Amino acid sequence: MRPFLVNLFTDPAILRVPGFIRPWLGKLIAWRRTAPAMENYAVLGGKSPLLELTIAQGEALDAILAARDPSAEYKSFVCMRYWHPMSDECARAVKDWGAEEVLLVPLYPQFSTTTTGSSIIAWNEAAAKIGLSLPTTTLCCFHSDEGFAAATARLVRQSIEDARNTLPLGVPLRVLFSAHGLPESIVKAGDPYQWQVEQTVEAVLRQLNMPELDSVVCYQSRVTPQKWISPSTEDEIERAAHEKTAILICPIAFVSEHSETLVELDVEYREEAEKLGIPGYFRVPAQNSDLAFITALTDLVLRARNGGRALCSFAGARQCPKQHGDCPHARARADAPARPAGMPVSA
Ligand SMILES: C=CC1=C(C)c2cc3[nH]c(cc4nc(cc5[nH]c(cc1n2)c(C)c5CCC(=O)O)C(CCC(=O)O)=C4C)c(C)c3C=C
Ligand SMILES: [Fe+2]
Ligand SMILES: [Fe+2]
Repeated sequence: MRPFLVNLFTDPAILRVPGFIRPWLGKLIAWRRTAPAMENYAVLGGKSPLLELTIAQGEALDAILAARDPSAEYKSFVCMRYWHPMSDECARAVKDWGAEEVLLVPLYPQFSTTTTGSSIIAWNEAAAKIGLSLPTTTLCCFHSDEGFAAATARLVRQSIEDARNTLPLGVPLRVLFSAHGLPESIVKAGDPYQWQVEQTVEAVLRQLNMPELDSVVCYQSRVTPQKWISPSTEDEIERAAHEKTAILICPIAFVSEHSETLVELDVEYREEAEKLGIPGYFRVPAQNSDLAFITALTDLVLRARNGGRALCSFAGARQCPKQHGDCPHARARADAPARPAGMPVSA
């Protein structure tokens, strides 16, 4: 656990302090985080299911790609950011396989400098180190992709039906779209993540087409003592409990089950909600290898190979928006209505 956390907290994209302090401070924070993190993973039997679920997503993607485009040979390689298989192992496997072209597909729907941006930097460094120099396209994000939004909306709709069938008549239900949080300073420095999360929620709500639905966007998993973006999922749970409203939590920034859904949402927040007397607590499952989600991912991959209209070729710098001159996401951002006063500016 500790080497994983050291890798995480010594990443300059995560710990934004001068370079000479980072190794020391990163190790100190990792040291302090080890015990609570171990407790979380203990609930899952001592390990995260994330790698297995990601491998399964890659295999499902390969199967649909093979059926949809027999003119090319596709193979997914899984790459994790802070534990094995990491970029260097993955780049070597890609080279050994004899790939002629690379498409980097983040499994973070929304771009953040702390996640996708950091992963692209790690990939570029690893590929350069082993002399892997292939035509490479990068999918920066798919926050508003209609296929992704439709697949997510289908899961939300099913969970709403299940919740309504369980709840006594007359108990109101609110959907909490819960995204991973981020320190506010990172968003203020230009990280487009929060804006993209809001875009995802709007796209999912459009697909749901339930104008009467009560919903809110909130942010979970605060890790450091700085000010993180708000409202927090915990505060929204408390508000719902006081308003005698049942909640359905939809993880909106993860596409796989892992500790932050299976432990934080399913155990910790649930316990807190029940203590506060919430009339109902439900959760939308993550996409994992859901067929509609993998089909949406397949469409994104094929569009990338056939001209890349839905993609941007993000080169790997920290400030995503400044790199996206001709990116449809950047254009959508420019067209977005002004944010309400007082809201942090994300892009
Ligand atoms: C300052 C610290 C962190 C930031 C910022 C952060 C952003 C961020 N993370 C995810 C998704 C995941 N994070 C996961 C694990 C994890 N993340 C942090 C810290 C920050 N994340 C820590 C310390 C850990 C380790 C677990 C823990 O100590 O609680 C994981 C993997 C979980 C698993 O089951 O293995 C994911 C996935 C996003 C989407 C994000 C910001 C956009
Ligand atoms: Fe994280
Ligand atoms: Fe983009």
